[in-house]
Amino acid sequence: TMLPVIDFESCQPNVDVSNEQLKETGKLLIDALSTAGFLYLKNSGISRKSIEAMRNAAEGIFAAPVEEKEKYAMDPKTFCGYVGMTSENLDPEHPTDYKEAFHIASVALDPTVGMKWPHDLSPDFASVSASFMEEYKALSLRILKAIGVGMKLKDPDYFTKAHNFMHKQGNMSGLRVLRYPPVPEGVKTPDQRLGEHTDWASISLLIVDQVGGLQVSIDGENYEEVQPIEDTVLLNIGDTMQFWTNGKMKSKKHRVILPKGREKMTRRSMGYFVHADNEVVINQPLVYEGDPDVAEVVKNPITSQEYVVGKLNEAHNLTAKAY
Ligand SMILES: O=C(O)CCC(=O)C(=O)O
Ligand SMILES: [Fe+2]
Repeated sequence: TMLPVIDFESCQPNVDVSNEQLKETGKLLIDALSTAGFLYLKNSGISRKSIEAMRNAAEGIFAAPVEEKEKYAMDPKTFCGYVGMTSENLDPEHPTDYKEAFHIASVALDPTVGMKWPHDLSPDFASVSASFMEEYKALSLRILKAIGVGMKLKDPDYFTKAHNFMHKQGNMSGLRVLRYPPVPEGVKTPDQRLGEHTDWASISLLIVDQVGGLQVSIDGENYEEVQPIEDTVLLNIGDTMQFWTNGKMKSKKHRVILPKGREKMTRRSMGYFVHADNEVVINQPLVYEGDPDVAEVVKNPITSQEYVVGKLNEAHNLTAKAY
């Protein structure tokens, strides 16, 4: 099965869009995200030029010697920084995900917090990522608006309002650039470059290169290859949107495998993860047109921050255990 391709041209962040248009595109998104859970967005408005600039800026970091990169190791309080492959990763008995990453969370762009940017490794990384993330943020808010309108929420801006603090303290949205290097001679090949998981976000936007290896499980059992399509952005929903929609929209498991015969190819991807503001209750049922005004009171509210930090810590500990 081929994932749906949806044209976002009429809803691009820099154009005025009518409510009718938002509703029409929103319905297409909702339909795809309720079935496949993943789709290709074309004419997203994110240019090839800014993607290349971001890739090049990230490459400056990845190309540096490991001890230089480790100076920017992920700060466990802000979750910003370099996530490396340690030598223990090479243990043939315990092959872990063979990849490295650099995380830029929202706080990095908040002048009151900020982060330790790797200016010496990649001089324009900070400025390029800041503008790249602004583009992603604008696109994300349009997607959330279209979904809100398409779903006939009583307040069509419910989702956008729930993401009011993006790129500020109080929100955990962020960009993660990933590099999956070739597997060196003599190293027992891990069969997964990135282990099976669902995303935790409300929505995720992913840009992959032409190497391939991303797989999604639509039926929860079998995995299907997600073929890269040039000039598209992959859109999927995460657990937060699944919670909100009470399972109508599906947060699908996915993973990255090492494509056979392509072990010597470096794979690059970039994911932008859109999280609701820290204090937003993600298991709060949505209120639709025609529903009573009073929202249901949830017994065990889960906030976005609680959920995401829990997952991040879990992932961190699991990795630590594997070492
Ligand atoms: O690298 C990819 O294509 C997938 C990345 C991913 O699923 C993630 O970072 O959550
Ligand atoms: Fe993912």
